[in-house]
Amino acid sequence: MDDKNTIRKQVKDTLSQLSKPLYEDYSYKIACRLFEEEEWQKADVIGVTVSKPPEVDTYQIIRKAWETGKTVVVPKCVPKEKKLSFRTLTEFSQLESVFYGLFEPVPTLTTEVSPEQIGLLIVPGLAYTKAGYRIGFGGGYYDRFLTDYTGNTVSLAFKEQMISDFLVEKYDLPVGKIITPNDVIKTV
Ligand SMILES: Nc1nc2c(c(=O)[nH]1)N(C=O)[C@@H](CNc1ccc(C(=O)N[C@@H](CCC(=O)O)C(=O)O)cc1)CN2
Ligand SMILES: Nc1ncnc2c1ncn2[C@@H]1O[C@H](COP(=O)(O)OP(=O)(O)OP(=O)(O)O)[C@@H](O)[C@H]1O
Repeated sequence: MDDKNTIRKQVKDTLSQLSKPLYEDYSYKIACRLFEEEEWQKADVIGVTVSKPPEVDTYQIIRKAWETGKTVVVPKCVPKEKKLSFRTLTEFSQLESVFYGLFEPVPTLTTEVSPEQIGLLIVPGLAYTKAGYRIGFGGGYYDRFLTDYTGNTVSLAFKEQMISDFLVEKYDLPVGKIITPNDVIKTV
């Protein structure tokens, strides 16, 4: 079994070869599947990251949430404590680039919401197993956040991000569903 860093590198290499048309095709199919899920339809508040390629595109998911009257909240990292603070996003101009080319909400333009208000959390990651365990970018931000988050969780993945196994550590927590272009994988 490979360790997390080896898997991170392999998946990044594979994803870097995905062409723009396929990236768009797969992202659209994943989004359409997500919108069919009950967890999406019944959630009033959606927690989601702002995607950076080659992550599955979330801009179209944010737009759809707005169009259907949902509240969108996006995370701001608190690096000192490795914590996430979710803040409401009502327009893309409320984002700023903070580090690694990731976009975060501008604090003065957005308001914080508490985790209990988030009905559906879309959890980012680089690689996933069928059991719902994930490997992220190594910050441990979501692993920490998920320890006391009790709402629904899903992750979005290209099939190239599905891996057979990795050494699950004590802090790793599974997501409830993984949505790929062709399937919805229930993990529980
Ligand atoms: N689009 C997107 N936004 C996101 C995430 C994501 O996965 N995707 N995150 C998902 O969590 C958070 C940011 N994730 C981060 C992950 C790693 C590091 C970081 O500092 N990495 C160091 C090593 C960290 C360590 O091991 O201590 C590095 O790469 O040098 C920072 C933020 C919130 N926003
Ligand atoms: N709940 C937690 N409490 C304390 N430390 C944690 C917790 N979760 C993860 N960590 C630590 O954070 C570091 C990064 O964890 P890991 O490699 O699993 O991150 P990741 O899953 O890739 O990142 P993310 O959760 O941000 O997507 C590890 O050193 C891990 O031990």
